Amino acid sequence: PDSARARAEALRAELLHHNYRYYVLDDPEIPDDAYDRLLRELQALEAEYPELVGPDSPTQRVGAEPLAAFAEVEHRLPMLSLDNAKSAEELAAFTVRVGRALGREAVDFVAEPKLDGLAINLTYEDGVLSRAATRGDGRRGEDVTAQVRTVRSVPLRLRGADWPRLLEVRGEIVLPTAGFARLNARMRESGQRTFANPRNAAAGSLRQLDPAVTATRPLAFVCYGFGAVEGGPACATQYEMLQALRDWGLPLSPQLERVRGLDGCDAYQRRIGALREQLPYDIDGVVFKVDALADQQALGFVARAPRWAIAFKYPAQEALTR
Ligand SMILES: Cc1c[n+]2nc(N)[nH]c2nc1OC(C)C
Repeated sequence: PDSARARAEALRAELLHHNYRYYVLDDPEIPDDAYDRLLRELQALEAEYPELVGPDSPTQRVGAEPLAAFAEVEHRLPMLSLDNAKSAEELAAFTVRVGRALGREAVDFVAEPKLDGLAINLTYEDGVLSRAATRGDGRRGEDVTAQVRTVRSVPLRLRGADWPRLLEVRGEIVLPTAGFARLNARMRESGQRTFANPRNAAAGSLRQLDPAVTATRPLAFVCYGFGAVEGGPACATQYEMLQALRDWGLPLSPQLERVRGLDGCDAYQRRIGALREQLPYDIDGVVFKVDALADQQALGFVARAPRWAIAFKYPAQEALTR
């Protein structure tokens, strides 16, 4: 029945838009009960015409039956790790090393907070989320697609139209501090072991074989980069690529900035260091990446850590403040 198909497609597009407004922009256009009414209408249509159900249907966020174990999958491009700088001097040495290798004075960097969560790799094929995997050893990780589909800030389908036919998105799954406190209270009430910190809670919530359990955890996703890309617009810089990811509906860090040279990096790490306690989730540092993609290629990486990026780490937070 074409009218049912058309209505289902219209509902899917509308629900995808409102999900984006609420969970990615934190700026809903309609009240929750209006969203629920649309979702229930789609659920009824899909129940009557099961052939209308697609992988990008918002009714399928908590869909899969629990598997007996996690499958292992290979990332199309390895997920690199990050070298650390633990002092202003080491950060200076990084920017000097990069400037010297590129034969340039002031190099532009993309700067953003380093979230203390679980790194994951999302694969979008023809704009639809087809797979999600943990970082694992960088080459192979665990298939957590069913679990990641329950995270509302991960779009099941990309927005806009000029996205690549194949796109790997890398980012961090976190459990925001407020949600972490609520979760531990719930665990205590039900006599279960509490989590030591939000990072363990995020990992424990994702590596749940039953996606229905993951769906009860208030996880969030913030993306920070990309892996394999086939097709789509040509980007010359990391910043342009991140803006494209934002246009396609992926959540980026609100503190994402472009900074210039050592002074720019140092001012940024001080600013975020002063903000750290106010951020809605734990961070363990800030990350600086050379902005020009050609420069990233020229610098390459050593072992698995790029020469073109550094994580500036803060001292561990007082464990007792939690
Ligand atoms: C491992 C990693 C972790 N993080 N976290 C952020 N924010 N960016 C970022 N980039 C990473 O790696 C790229 C430099 C490849």
